[in-house]
Amino acid sequence: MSSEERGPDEAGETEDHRALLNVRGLRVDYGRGRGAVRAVDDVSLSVAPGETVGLVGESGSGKSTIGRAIVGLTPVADGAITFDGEDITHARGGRRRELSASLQMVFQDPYSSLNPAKTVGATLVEPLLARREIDPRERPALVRQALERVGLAPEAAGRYPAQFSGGQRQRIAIARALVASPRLVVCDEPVSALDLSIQAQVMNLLADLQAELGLSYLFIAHDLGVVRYLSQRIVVLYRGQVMESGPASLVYARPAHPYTQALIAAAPIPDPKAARARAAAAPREQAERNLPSESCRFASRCRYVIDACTRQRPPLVPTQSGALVACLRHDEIGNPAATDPAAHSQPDHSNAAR
Ligand SMILES: Nc1ncnc2c1ncn2[C@@H]1O[C@H](COP(=O)(O)OP(=O)(O)OP(=O)(O)O)[C@@H](O)[C@H]1O
Repeated sequence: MSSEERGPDEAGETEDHRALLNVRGLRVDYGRGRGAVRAVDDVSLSVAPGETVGLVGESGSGKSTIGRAIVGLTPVADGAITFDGEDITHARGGRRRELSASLQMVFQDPYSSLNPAKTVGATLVEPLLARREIDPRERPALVRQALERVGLAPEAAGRYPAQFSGGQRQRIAIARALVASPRLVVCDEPVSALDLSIQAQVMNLLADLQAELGLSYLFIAHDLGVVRYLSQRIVVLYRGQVMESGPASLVYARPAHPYTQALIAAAPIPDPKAARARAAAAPREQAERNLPSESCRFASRCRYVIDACTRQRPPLVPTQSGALVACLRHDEIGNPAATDPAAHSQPDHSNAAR
């Protein structure tokens, strides 16, 4: 039984005791006082062994912050992160280093994520240092094996990142993530900085490695199209909050939240009428910033907005079809045809939302 089937708690999703990763009520702030930004606000999600969960949302919605909090690169203000039954929310020092063998992240930009002063071999050895049970004499063979797994020659170990193309560098970053046999990899838009022609190759590589090694992925992307085929479940994020989550096929075929519908409409659609509808749905960030904090964050961009949306934060509730959605009107909205992008244009409701 999936966490969606069991019904949500107040944070939107019940803790799944079989999950490898459980994130509950996560809050992350940047800065302090009046200038503080709450980048992640009460987010819950889980990833089961061998599962891929897609985390989607537009730029600034908090996706990378969630990924960085999970691998310990960003401090957590509130909530809990459990990995393989252990609370790792505030793990630091030696324990965090040990965890880094099992819990890895692949970053968006392979140009900045690899140390240019280190050989590829030296970079790949680093995660192995966290696995104290591995004999140091075995390390060169494990580095060679990781390089071969990602389609690179073992001789790459003696070269520097600058001697490789962008696609090859991302393969090196993936090899670094895999060399110490992790159980979960946070993939933060791992193909979006690459040429289109290379993107499919790297996506296929990630899928093959998952099947071969039984990995779990939290796969971060801007749009649903990228994660649709790779993910079993999808979590849709908007301005630090979960708007919808559920099985990937369901979220894509029957999006219950107006924001998910808009995201699907924004995916590349080879139809000139759809492109015009998209242009009409330009974001109104300024209006959103004026909303009271206890409101639906999407209210100022929503074509279905009512007064109540501006007075309370909609709780995540189960839909009839088995997803979770944070929308007061999801029952009425039902399923505006995901195939009719013109239905997703968003007229100006910025006044109504204030
Ligand atoms: N180091 C930081 N200091 C201050 N604010 C930050 C910092 N990093 C991110 N933010 C803010 O936190 C919010 C979430 O950012 P985050 O990078 O997690 O979003 P994202 O969904 O991953 O965006 P993108 O797709 O562009 O990477 C944004 O408002 C961003 O400006």
